[in-house]
Amino acid sequence: MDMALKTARVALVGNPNSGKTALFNALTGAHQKVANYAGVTVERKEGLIRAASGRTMSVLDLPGTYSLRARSPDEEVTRDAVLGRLAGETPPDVVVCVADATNLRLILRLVLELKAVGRPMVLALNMYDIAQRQGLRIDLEKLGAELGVPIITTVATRKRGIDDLIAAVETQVDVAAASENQWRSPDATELRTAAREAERIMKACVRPPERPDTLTGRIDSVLLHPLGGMIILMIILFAMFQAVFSWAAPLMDGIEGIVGWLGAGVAALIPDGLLQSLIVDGIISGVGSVLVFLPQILILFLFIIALEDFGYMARAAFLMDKIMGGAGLHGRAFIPLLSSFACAIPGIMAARVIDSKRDRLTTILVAPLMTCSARIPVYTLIIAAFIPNETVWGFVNLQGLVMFGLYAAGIVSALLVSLVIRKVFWRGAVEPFMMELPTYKVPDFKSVVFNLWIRAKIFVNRAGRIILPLVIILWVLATFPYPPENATMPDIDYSFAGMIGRALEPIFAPIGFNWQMVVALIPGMAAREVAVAALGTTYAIADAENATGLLASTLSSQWSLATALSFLAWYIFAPQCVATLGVVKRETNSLKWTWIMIGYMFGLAYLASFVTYHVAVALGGG
Ligand SMILES: Nc1nc2c(ncn2[C@@H]2O[C@H](COP(=O)(O)OP(=O)(O)OP(=O)(O)O)[C@@H](O)[C@H]2O)c(=O)[nH]1
Ligand SMILES: [Mg+2]
Repeated sequence: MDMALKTARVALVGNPNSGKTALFNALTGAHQKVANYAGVTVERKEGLIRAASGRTMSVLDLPGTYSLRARSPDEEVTRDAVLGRLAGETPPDVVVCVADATNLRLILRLVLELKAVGRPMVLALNMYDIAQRQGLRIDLEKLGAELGVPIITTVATRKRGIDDLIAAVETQVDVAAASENQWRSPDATELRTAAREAERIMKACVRPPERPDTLTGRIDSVLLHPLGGMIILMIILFAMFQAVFSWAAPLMDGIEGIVGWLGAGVAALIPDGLLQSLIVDGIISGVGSVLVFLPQILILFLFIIALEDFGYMARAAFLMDKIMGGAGLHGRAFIPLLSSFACAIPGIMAARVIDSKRDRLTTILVAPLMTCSARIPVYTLIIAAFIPNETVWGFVNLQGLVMFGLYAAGIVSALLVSLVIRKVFWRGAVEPFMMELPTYKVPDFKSVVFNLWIRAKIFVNRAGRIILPLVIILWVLATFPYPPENATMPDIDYSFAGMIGRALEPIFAPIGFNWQMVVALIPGMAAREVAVAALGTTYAIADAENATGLLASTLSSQWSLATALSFLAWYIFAPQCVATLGVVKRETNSLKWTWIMIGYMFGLAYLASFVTYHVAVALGGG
């Protein structure tokens, strides 16, 4: 190995959705998110590779852009990285311009702009498999000569052309005479000249496809139909929630069985006493009660990941644009809001694709209203306990229907809140929708399975890192101090947890919460699903005979229907996630807006629970 070779810094730059991240993953073995719509990457990510020559390269994945004239925060990241304006960073040694080979027109303008920056460059013609399938003819030699850069064809998802690309980058590293940066924001005349030049090169080097992609057009004529498309969108969402309930049941029973078996086994091994109580009632029952929901989360993500890969999500955004625009949301808010179904944190970060400050802030403020996956355990637990598992209207699973309703409630309230934000804080027209519709692709089986695996790991990791410690703390609070000799109530009533719960109970009594729920909500502030584990712990300890028994059946005997519905309503709105609040603070750079969000969400949670509870009681659900 030659230690004299200096580490080369390589930046991947290109239009959105051209496969930069797929290429980054292929090069470095990383697992950054790849999906078939624009605006997936919003941050710079760095990875290291070792070339065959022994040289180390640091590769930079960047957000997609059409021009260095950055408009939104994610595009600014790319501009600054390319120009070496980021603090403590020099410009990259080599710029790899990643092109969607089937869509060269726009990338040519970017290539011309990048050339003015003066860094050595390689053009990667990615998605070359699709270009070949379409019979698109690109004169590579001529194109290379016109642009004056080496060209490599790649298929990032199949790891094809990767070694050639690395080799080509290496030949450029030592092109010492990287010329001075001559880039500055172009004016209108220069833009027109560049566009004409790109058009000329396009004509000279690319012959249109023999088999143009008519499939995308044909599918779009159905899926984007103003009425038909909307109906199909509803059917897809509806089927998704039906599947979440009907497919998950056997898997959940399996996990529940394992948890019960484990608890009984451990209880038999360890003598009665504190240690047994900690492990069985505290840890196994608490963590197990959350892990049971893994199948549902994975089924939901199976749908989302497959639809993303297929290219449907951008169409859904297109369909929703009228409705979102009517509510004062920017068209590009769709993807951030969609990401928030997994977790509000990536969703809030994805709002960086929105260039207008106000539109971005509105999106950030409503993103936590979308139903994140941490709510699924809570929703499912309450639904399983209180909503009968029946079929209504002949084919609709009632539990799935309620789940659909809860998701819809999240979406509708996000729309209403953004409407209010528009009316109260700022007025003005919403920008028109401008999102490229990607071509449809058959979802890649391996990548779908892999993405599911990542989701499963995140969920189980949370159970270990966040839920386990909180459950142990809660067990301590619920166990000590011991009850007095002549105790008449369950032990937990005399514990610290009991005292805290009772002290706070008056605040929550008007919305129908008992003190056990209040206790569960406290660790639930850190992460929503911990409330399920906490309920498991408080009720397991309160009811020793039924230690590892089914939490759902315990709840259905302890809570009224009105209380259960009120709890669901609370969970639609309450801002119970410390990590999200931290990200809001960071992304808005404003404590004021973070507090406004906390305030409005708690306010709505209390109001919604109050109304739900009293209406349900009035209707006989008390
Ligand atoms: N058929 C085929 N699909 C590809 C190839 N490279 C990427 N894709 C797919 O193209 C889509 C976009 O890939 P990404 O890597 O997310 O694109 P990106 O350039 O990082 O996009 P942004 O981060 O939004 O700018 C995904 O669905 C990939 O699976 C390729 O060479 N061939
Ligand atoms: Mg990307």
